Amino acid sequence: MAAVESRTSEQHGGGPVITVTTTVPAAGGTFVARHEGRVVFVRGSAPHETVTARVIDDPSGLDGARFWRAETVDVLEPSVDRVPTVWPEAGTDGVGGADWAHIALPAQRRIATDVLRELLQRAKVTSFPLDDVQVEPAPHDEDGLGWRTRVRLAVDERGRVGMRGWRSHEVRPVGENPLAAPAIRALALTSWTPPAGTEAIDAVAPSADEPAVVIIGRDLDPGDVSIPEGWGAAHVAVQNSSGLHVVRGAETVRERVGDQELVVGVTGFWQVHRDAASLLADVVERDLAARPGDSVWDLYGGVGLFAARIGRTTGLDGEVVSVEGNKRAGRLAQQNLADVPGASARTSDATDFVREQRRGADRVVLDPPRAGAGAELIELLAERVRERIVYVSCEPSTLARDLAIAEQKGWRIEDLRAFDLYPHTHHIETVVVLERD
Ligand SMILES: C[S@@+](CC[C@H](N)C(=O)[O-])C[C@H]1O[C@@H](n2cnc3c(N)ncnc32)[C@H](O)[C@@H]1O
Repeated sequence: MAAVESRTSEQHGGGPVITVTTTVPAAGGTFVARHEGRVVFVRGSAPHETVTARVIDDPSGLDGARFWRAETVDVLEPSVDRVPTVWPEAGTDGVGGADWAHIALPAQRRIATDVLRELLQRAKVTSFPLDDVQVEPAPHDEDGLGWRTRVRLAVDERGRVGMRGWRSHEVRPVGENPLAAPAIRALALTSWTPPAGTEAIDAVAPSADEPAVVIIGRDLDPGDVSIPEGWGAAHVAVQNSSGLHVVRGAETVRERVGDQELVVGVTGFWQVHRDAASLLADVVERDLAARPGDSVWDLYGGVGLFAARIGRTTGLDGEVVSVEGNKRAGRLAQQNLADVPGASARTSDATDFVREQRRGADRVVLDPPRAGAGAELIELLAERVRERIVYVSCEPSTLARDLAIAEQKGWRIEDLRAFDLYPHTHHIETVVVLERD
């Protein structure tokens, strides 16, 4: 038996333990195996290895189920891609989003490439050669460590700080997260004792100023927080049932992207990998290829990352509208775009906004959450965009679905690049350029 540390969450204790041999990867970071004629999706495994795995589905429904889901318990014959995990304390289920930490980094990218190709093929996306699909590392990312600029920690009822197990309420002591940015690790949050009533802690390592810590708990009193010396000049806030309360510093941090600086909320969305914002802004700027005078929509715009960059090209004669559903992010987008010629920010649902815009736009960038854009928005864009659509996606399955719809509506894929912006996890980021066929 291979000496691989394994742990099964208490939550999943009920299912049978089976011995299976995995084959190819499946969406969601699992690997396909067969047991007594049934497909089993095995988490915590790797391609072509024999493992014992605990079935995690409701035991009462197993007989009639088409497939089972299972979690690796022990590795009997390891995959050639298996390496000692970069985060042993996280266990085999990759607590806190490190579900591929036991797979060699180049193999992670090869496997993610296979999954992306498979998803595009299954969705019947035909306008881009699958052989040209390749997941690339982020520039300068040698080991896939220290990249995470946003980390959420869980706190149990006894005040111990850790991370939640996968699909579990159990809080595990995990040590400092090796994927987290050095500024987050330096806060040593997993050995800190938070005030009573803390439910979670968010840590943020912005590129341009001090880190931030947000202490979350419905009934927390901001007056109860004493800030450890080791946190230096970190921003500190409390999020309780009445909202966000600054204890020290500010409720926003500054992020540097190339030669621009943007203001981002300590609790709002920002690209997680330390290099993602710059990389994606560069790729989107080039791929969108906007010209002076163009009208551009930046849908799901967050605090205006892409609009801030594109506005420099389109200039005063052009128009860039950043459209964001979250009010707080929409307000920050307004602030970030105040000095960008021709740029403005709207707080609106992306689909509602496009439905109202009968004049259309020359070019559009969209960067939806994992659920993707969906049929209605893609169909509206297919009608109303004159030149180019750049689709930035963090979820390949919904991207493939949306690309197939765009192809049916007369658009084709001009370029597709995929980036490993979440090393040691199965997640990837994809940027697709669409043009009229
Ligand atoms: C993946 S983030 C991208 C943000 C931005 N492009 C960036 O890179 O910083 C998705 C954003 O879409 C926003 N969002 C989610 N659903 C939305 C909707 N239906 N309409 C508009 N924005 C939405 C979220 O609040 C979030 O800011």
